[in-house]
Amino acid sequence: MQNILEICAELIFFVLTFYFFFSGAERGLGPVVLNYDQCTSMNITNNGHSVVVQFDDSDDRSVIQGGPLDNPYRLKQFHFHWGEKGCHGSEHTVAGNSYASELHLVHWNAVKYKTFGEAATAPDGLAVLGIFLETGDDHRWLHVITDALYMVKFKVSTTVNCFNPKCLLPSSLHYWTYLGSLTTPPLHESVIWIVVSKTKISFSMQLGKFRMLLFTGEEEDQRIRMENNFRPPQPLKGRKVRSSI
Ligand SMILES: NS(=O)(=O)c1ccc(C(=O)NCC(F)(F)F)cc1
Ligand SMILES: [Zn+2]
Repeated sequence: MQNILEICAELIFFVLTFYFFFSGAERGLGPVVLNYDQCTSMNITNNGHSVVVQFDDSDDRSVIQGGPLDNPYRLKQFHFHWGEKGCHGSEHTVAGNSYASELHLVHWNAVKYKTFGEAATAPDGLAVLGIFLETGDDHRWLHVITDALYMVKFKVSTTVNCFNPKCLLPSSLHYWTYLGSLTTPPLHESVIWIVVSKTKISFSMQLGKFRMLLFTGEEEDQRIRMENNFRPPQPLKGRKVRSSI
C-alpha cells in the first residue's frame, strides 16, 4: 500500500514539474550570448541619420542567441542615437530616466528569412541589443569608433576592419526584453528588443565627436549638425516587458 502512495506522489510531482517547465509562465529568461567574430566589420558610414558600422552578414560568424531568442540572429550593423546636451539622447528610459546616448546592435533571423529586408518586416525578424551610454570618463575602446568619425563628418563611408563590438558591452548582460518596432521609419514591428540595464560605456569628449557629425552631405550648402537623432519612448500599449532576473 505504502509503495503505491509513494509512486502516486512521485507521478504527481513529475506531472506538475513538467507542466510548469513547459507552461512558459515559469520558464525564465536565460542569458543572452554573443558570439562575435573578431573581423566581420566592414565600414563606418554617415547615412544622414546616424553613424553606422556595418558587418559581413553572409554567414553565422557573428551572432547573438539565447535569452528571448529561439535561434541565432546574425549581426548586421550597429549605430548610435544621441542628443545635443545633457542626458537626453537614448530611445529607452529606465524608471523615466534617459541617457545621453544609446547604442543599437542590429541582428536578423537568417534561420527563418533569406534576407535582412525580408526579416525586417517579420515579427521575429530582428533582434536589437540596446546599450545606454552616459557621460563620464572616456571609454578606451570607443575611441576606435570616435577617432574615425572625423572621416565621416559628411554623408560618406570609410573602411573599418576587425572591430569586435563585444568590447563595448558591459560584463553582466542583465536585460529587459519586449516585442517592439524599428525606431525610424518605416517603424516595422519586427524587433525583439533586448535592452541592457547596466550602462557600460561612458564618454564625454567622445560624445562631442558624435555631435560634430552632419546630417548633410559635403556638396550641400547647408551644414546641419547631427544631433537629437533619437525617437522618444512611445506608450507601451499593453506590451509585456520581461526582465532577465
Ligand atoms: N533604431 S533601430 O530600431 O535599431 C533600427 C534598426 C534598423 C533599421 C533599418 O535597417 N531600417 C531599414 C529597413 F529595415 F529596411 F527598414 C532601422 C532602425
Ligand atoms: Zn537605433
